[in-house]
Amino acid sequence: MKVALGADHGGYELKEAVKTFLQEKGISVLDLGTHSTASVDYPTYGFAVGSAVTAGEADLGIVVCGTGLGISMAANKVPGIRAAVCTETYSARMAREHNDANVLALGGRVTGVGLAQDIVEVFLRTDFAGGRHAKRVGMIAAIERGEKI
Ligand SMILES: O=C(CO)[C@H](O)[C@H](O)COP(=O)(O)O
Repeated sequence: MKVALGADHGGYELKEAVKTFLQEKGISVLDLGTHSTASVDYPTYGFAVGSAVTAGEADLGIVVCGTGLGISMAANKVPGIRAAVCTETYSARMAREHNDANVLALGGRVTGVGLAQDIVEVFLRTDFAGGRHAKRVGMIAAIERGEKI
């Protein structure tokens, strides 16, 4: 599995911690920046991670800004991306199981490293359940295509 990572300055430190956590587990990472705490604009990194996932350069993405909110909004503007902000593990599991989320968003100013590691672990090990949820995810895709549902 390969995971694309992206963060702004508010998420840089947590992104680095997540990167180390994944690498220690033998998971490949594609680090799309930022690479310091210097101020940058979170849409750049949400777009980069979303684009890498939809291009097949990574299986899943993890984005981090101060809250996880802005960078998730940016990632969600990439067609095919379903980014979910998670601050606890239940939502991380449901994001994969019910929503087939392909990007996890974390808040570097919200969630500590230990909890973030648990959230990441649950997100990565949970599969999409399909079934009734597949129809609903398909409806999201239809909205994205400009169709009426
Ligand atoms: O959380 C964020 C977006 O949702 C950003 O990290 C945050 O807005 C950056 O703020 P500042 O420029 O004041 O460091």
